[in-house]
Amino acid sequence: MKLNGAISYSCVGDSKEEEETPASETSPPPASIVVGYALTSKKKKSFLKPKLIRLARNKGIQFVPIDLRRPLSEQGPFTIILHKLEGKDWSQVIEDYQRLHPEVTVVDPPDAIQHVRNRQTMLEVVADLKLPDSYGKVCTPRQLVISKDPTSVPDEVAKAGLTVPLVVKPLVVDGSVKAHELFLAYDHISLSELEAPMVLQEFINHSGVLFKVFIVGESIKVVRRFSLPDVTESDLSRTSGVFCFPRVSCAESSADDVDLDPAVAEHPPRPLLEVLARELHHRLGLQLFNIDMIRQKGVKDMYYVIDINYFPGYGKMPEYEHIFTDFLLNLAQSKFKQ
Ligand SMILES: Nc1ncnc2c1ncn2[C@@H]1O[C@H](COP(=O)(O)OP(=O)(O)OP(=O)(O)O)[C@@H](O)[C@H]1O
Ligand SMILES: O=P(O)(O)O[C@H]1[C@H](OP(=O)(O)O)[C@@H](OP(=O)(O)O)[C@@H](O)[C@@H](O)[C@@H]1OP(=O)(O)O
Ligand SMILES: [Mg+2]
Ligand SMILES: [Mg+2]
Repeated sequence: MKLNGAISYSCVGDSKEEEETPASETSPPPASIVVGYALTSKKKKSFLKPKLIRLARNKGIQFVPIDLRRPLSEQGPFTIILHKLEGKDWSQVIEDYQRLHPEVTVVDPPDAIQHVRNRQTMLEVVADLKLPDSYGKVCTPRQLVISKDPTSVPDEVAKAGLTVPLVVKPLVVDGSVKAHELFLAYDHISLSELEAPMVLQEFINHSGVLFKVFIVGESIKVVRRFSLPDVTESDLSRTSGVFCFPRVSCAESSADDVDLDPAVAEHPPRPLLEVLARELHHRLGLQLFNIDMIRQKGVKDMYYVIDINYFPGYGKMPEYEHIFTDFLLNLAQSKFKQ
């Protein structure tokens, strides 16, 4: 591929050697793509792994940390900026910078990211989609937002006709541990114990398996994770109250290499994922996100999107190094063409 008419690189997949040859034995091309990044130290550790850095370097991409204590405009020059940080201040910094430097590709725009930091707005986009259902139907669980006064919750839930069990999720996803503190509620009354603002979402039986659909621009990768087990009628009749549950579908819960019933293990159909990812990519205005999807038990080809995460844990996505470096090259190339 050619950039600035000066450097030519091989394509991803041409050779495995590009990542396996020690850097000292090759002379990588001078970096022509400078990627400034503003990430938490946790994200930096899980994403900017040595293999990614090495592969990027061999393709002329250099990652440079953004110094948050210095004005952004005094740093760089950058070709691309990658970021995932919390707070209005940071969003403002990025927006101001983008206005001043339209030549830099900021991945992704803060207002688009904001959309998926709220569990109501993130799923509204999915609910509004009118996808052809030739490969299955995609919808979202019925849910109710409780903004304040949890004492009125039992009434509101009854009025809305939501059925138990309900998954209770904090409304705002702000990167904190608390934003991932979820509960399963077996009755309406106990809901008044919980802290608003929150989302009450109908629990969908899905045979305990969840699909994480990772999106990087136009690329899609799916992994399988374990999830909450189904809730039976007899569980419902025997249980009451609300129960906090841990992060069930984290990376350690991979179900990729597990012997499962093929009907449960089978990934959602590729054409369905392609159209869903494409639509969300455009409607959300995001390039980097993942979708948590489940297949309803006992209903043929019925899929639910239950969560969308911005700049998720790509470090756990197979071949992410190749996919991500290709993505960056494409971004830089299309900017150059413009
Ligand atoms: N409506 C639902 N029906 C069935 N199971 C659900 C539902 N919502 C959530 N779950 C289960 O709870 C888990 C966590 O829910 P969710 O993905 O919304 O939380 P999160 O904290 O945003 O997770 P993440 O770490 O992916 O950001 C899911 O992986 C799934 O196992
Ligand atoms: O590292 P981060 O803080 O971005 O954590 C994100 C985490 O990635 P990690 O695996 O690198 O922890 C993601 O996991 P996967 O869905 O990809 O498995 C997901 O849980 C996001 O919701 C988290 O972002 P948050 O919602 O808290 O902003
Ligand atoms: Mg999730
Ligand atoms: Mg989430």
